Amino acid sequence: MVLADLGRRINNAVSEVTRSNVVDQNVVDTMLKEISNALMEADVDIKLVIQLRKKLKNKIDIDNDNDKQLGINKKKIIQKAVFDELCDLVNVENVEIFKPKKKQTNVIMFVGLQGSGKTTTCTKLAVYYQRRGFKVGMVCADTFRAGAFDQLKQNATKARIPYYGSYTESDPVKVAFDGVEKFKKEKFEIIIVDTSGRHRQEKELFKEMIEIGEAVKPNQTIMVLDASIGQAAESQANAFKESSNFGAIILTKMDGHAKGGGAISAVAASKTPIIFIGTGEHIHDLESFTAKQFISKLLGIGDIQGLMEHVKTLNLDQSDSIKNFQEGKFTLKDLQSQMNNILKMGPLSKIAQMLPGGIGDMMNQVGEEETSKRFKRMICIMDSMTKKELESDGSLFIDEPSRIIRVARGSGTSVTEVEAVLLQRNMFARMAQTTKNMQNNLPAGMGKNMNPQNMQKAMEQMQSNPGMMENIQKMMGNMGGMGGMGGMPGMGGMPGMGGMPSHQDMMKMMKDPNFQQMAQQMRKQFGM
Ligand SMILES: Nc1nc2c(ncn2[C@@H]2O[C@H](COP(=O)(O)OP(=O)(O)OP(=O)(O)O)[C@@H](O)[C@H]2O)c(=O)[nH]1
Repeated sequence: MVLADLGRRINNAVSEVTRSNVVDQNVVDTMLKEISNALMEADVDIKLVIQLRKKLKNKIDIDNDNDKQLGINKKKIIQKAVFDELCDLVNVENVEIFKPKKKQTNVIMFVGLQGSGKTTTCTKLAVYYQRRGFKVGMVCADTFRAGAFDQLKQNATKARIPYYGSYTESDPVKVAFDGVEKFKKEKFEIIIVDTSGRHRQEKELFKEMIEIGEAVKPNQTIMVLDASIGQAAESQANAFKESSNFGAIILTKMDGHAKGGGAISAVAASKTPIIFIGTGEHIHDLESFTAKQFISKLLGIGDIQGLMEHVKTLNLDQSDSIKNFQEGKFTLKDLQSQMNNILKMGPLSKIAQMLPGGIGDMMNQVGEEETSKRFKRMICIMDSMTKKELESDGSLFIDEPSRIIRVARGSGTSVTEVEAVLLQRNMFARMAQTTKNMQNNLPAGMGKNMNPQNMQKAMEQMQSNPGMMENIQKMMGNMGGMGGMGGMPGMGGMPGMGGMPSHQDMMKMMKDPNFQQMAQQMRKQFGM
């Protein structure tokens, strides 16, 4: 994604400042110039870039000689100023965003240009709400495009979302009304109405869109915009606003080569909040959009809030594993349930993108499909073990090696693969032991009391300390082939990602001066 380059460039520009011994006007000007160039190349509107540069310059006042001595403070102020201004760039203030309520009907109507990704996004949003416990149905009010109903039907069936549409009725207003009424009677909580794509010039279709709106009385109207239309997004948004008065925007195809900066800034200027972005063709490729989260991710600080939100919706099976892990134990069954959790989480590269420290980039080097295939084989191996074996530490196999051959045969794999599973468990167990030993030295939220809430708090505190994040990034860089996410059972645990952190890796990490510096900062941050 082009925006990843933007994030990298802005990060580098800010890092140059933090690396400089003295922060003077020259250093700041160079940074501002590089940030402005990067934004313009990502297609952000030039007026907005000039404005941002002016505001940053005012915030970062270098005149005071004393300030030059306060290097660390100054650097923090600069980092925060850049972060805040970037957030402002994509933020729309004072607009209340609709939140559907449970146990009542919420009608959401979709509008947008042809081919912008409406139908795909309707399904993504339906899945999003279904995972959050809503009863969701979809209505196809596109009687204009041949095959539109079939497409919605296909998407809905795949996602197991009830749908409504008609092959015979040609009046979209009637279909929309009937569909919404039907779902209302059946006590559906969210009814998503997909309308046909239209073009700015097509007055008739705009009239029809208004009529559909009057018939179904949506609680929220969402406009779907293709990110690749760049700065034209604003005029498109304005044209639709006159007829449908939509209250929110979903920007699609942010995964492509589109310079999303254009659409984002144009939309922000139209004072309508972007609520989600589409990041792929898969039904789970929908990410909620808030300025802070988006900029954090853009700058590689990670999106812990997004990750936590995602994890919360998955009903991961983790209670026993966490307890065991904290006690320094790790059975084969724990390994199996963690692997199942990972597969439930969706595309691994997406998850990795939400983690700080450039882990996403590292993970992208590992083949997604290959990893998932490998996990499934490992799960299959463990399915072929007896209950006693599963709940053990694997040492039973040393006493009875013929069982390895039996398990391999039973799971249709090889002896080497079964041995690899046992080895993987050993590595996890070693990490569990290390974690247990380290626990007393970790801040609340990351040690004994580790739970999603505490962990989120700890991560947020870490995020607000750019120096610490930078050390984590450096450290991850130094770790190279560590495979990054190894052993985080609370979040799914990520064994086998191109090599788990071995004991040597862990030792190497502990000795890394960046790690030591980070640990010191953490102790300070958490008052330990
Ligand atoms: N890469 C990528 N492709 C997307 C995304 N959202 C939608 N698409 C693709 O865009 C194409 C058009 O999507 P549709 O959902 O059919 O678009 P539509 O707006 O309903 O089209 P009309 O019914 O003609 O108005 C499809 O090939 C989708 O798979 C996204 O976020 N990323």
